Amino acid sequence: MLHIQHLSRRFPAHTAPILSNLSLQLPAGESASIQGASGCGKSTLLALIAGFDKPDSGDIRVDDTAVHQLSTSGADAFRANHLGVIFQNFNLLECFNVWDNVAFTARLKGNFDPALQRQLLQQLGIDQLANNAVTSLSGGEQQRVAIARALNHRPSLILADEPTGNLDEATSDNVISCLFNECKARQTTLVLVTHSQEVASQADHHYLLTHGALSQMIG
Ligand SMILES: Nc1ncnc2c1ncn2[C@@H]1O[C@H](COP(=O)(O)OP(=O)(O)OP(=O)(O)O)[C@@H](O)[C@H]1O
Repeated sequence: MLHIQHLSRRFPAHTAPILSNLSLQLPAGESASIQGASGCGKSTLLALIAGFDKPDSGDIRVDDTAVHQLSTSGADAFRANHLGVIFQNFNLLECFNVWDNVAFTARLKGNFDPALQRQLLQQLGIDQLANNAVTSLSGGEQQRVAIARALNHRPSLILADEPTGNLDEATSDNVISCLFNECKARQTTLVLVTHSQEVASQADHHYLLTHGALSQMIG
């Protein structure tokens, strides 16, 4: 469950706040897509939900956690336990191969399931790469490793920022189906930022971010 109320964030270089009195309620297991013009604040919103940044005012709650009140170490622990993050810089661990990168958070959490991981790698079309170094992968392959890692530890919330940005159309369709289906099957809440109307329309709820606030789009 994600519950955001009256969220505001201003940066010194901007006269108007990037996010202004923004609210969003998303029940557990449901998905929301967020679209909006470049620079309107979509990644800023995800960074606040993930606890990487602090709002000037407002509340962000994920299940029972008040994310806006967490300390730096509290935010680290929150992300490891509750959050799957698929951001534009994939943050893969270069010293590990694909298999160990995908397993990393699940092993830390103690819910590593090799059969589930094998299935995820197959669904995402990267099972042949399991033993490869992540530094040898293309951008699209690295993106799929980041998606597999986010799903693999069964978080309650996944935040995805342009998760198909590096993928061709056929691979993108496959990866997006996998992401939506896996989230639905496990009651994982999903917030997905995308410029693609086709990807956005697959979410349960579609929002447009303009002038710092979200408006719901129909259809
Ligand atoms: N930490 C920061 N310090 C100062 N300004 C920032 C910071 N983070 C974001 N901004 C500014 O806030 C605005 C919104 O940025 P953000 O990355 O959230 O946009 P976006 O909607 O995700 O854009 P895009 O679709 O191009 O990725 C930009 O003008 C950006 O420069």
